[in-house]
Amino acid sequence: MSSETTRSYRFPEGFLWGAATAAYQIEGSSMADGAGESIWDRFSHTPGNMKDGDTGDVACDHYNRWREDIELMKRLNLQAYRFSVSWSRVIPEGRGAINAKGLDFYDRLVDGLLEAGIEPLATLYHWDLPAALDDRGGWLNPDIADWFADYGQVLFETFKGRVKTWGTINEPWVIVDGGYLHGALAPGHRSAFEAVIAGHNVLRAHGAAVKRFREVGEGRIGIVLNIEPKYPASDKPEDEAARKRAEAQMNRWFLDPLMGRGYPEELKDVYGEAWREFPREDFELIAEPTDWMGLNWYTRAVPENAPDAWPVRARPVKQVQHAHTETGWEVYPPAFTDTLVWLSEQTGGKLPLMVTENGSAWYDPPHAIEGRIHDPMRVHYLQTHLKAMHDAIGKGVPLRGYMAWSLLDNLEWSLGYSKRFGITHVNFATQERTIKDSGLLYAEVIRSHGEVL
Ligand SMILES: OC[C@H]1NNC[C@@H](O)[C@@H]1O
Ligand SMILES: [Ca+2]
Repeated sequence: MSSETTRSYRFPEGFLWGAATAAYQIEGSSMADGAGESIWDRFSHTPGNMKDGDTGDVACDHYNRWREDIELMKRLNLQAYRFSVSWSRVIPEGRGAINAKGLDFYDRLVDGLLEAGIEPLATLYHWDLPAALDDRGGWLNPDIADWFADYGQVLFETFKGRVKTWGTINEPWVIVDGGYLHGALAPGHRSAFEAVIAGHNVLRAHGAAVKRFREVGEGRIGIVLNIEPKYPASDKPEDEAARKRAEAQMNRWFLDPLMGRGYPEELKDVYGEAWREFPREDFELIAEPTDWMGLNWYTRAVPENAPDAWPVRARPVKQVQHAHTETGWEVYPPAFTDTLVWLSEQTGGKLPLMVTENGSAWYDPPHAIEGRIHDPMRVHYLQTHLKAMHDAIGKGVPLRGYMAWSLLDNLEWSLGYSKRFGITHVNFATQERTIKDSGLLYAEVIRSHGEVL
């Protein structure tokens, strides 16, 4: 009998189990009740941007079905629910007048969650910038730090005493690399000069919101980062240099300044003439101390030197020895353990961490068969990654919870509805929800505190 088979995967008392979503990916009704246009309304309605011409106009119709979705969360035994607030629903122009009906949606949602005994974890910004702010430069305009803090203040005051855990910004790297460097995401720009400025303003806006939270808020505030660990492709010096550039550009660009270390040196090499220095006081604002940090984790990369791969000059080597998900991501659970250990070291070993997203996209049937959706690959991904997370806790990582991505199949941004990440299946023709086998397993994991693993 190997120790493996007898080991318990019981999680610590108080470990918080939940699931995550984001406004534009699930809500639909994106212009209803006085809501303003967001950059994703514009981007998704621009021909050529979205797979199959999909948009978030309807999505999972969560704006109308939120009560049934809370019932779904109860059937999944969820203790928490991570969602994002649509800035342009609450403040249609992004600054100034508040749209009471937009705020009311989140008010009812939060009260419904609390009545269900489910802890709300709210993200201020999950990519859907008010279009009116983009018209003023959006993340390229330094004023956005104040616009964002003002928006945060509306939420901190409205939900004081009800929402206790806040995330400022979801995945700064994706916002900037996707929206300003490579252009695959809204607002679809492709400029290293813009990416450097947008990245800095995203960080400044985070800091401004944390400062404002200290003045008017109550509870805990943090940021949510995507980290994809970069493993060596070989022991050749040029591959190690490429690995370090890739690690700096994705995993350190935002983490290091947040932790008071300033930008990693490698970014000057990556961005060349597009790189610039910034005022010292910005870095004090950016490093405003936070109460927790979220990690969104999916996969690892094994980058090799690639002089033609602009601007990082690194390209991932396909790891053909392991399975890959529908989004082309290698399934490699040990890297999840490694990243959790690395992140706790990078944040001083004491800052409470939470896995704010983890999951996998696989081909699922378009509708249930005999009331079931069998998703063995997602079951396997979930089992192996929860065990990897348990290993990290065993190594002393101060990990407080896990939010499965995602509660529902939803709009996977420019990939449309073609990529299904849900532990609950959505039949987009009927909006019928069916808990998948992975969701049934997750409910058992939560009930048994992990013992079922
Ligand atoms: O790609 C899967 C997820 N990754 N993090 C941000 C979410 O909005 C994505 O759907
Ligand atoms: Ca909208």
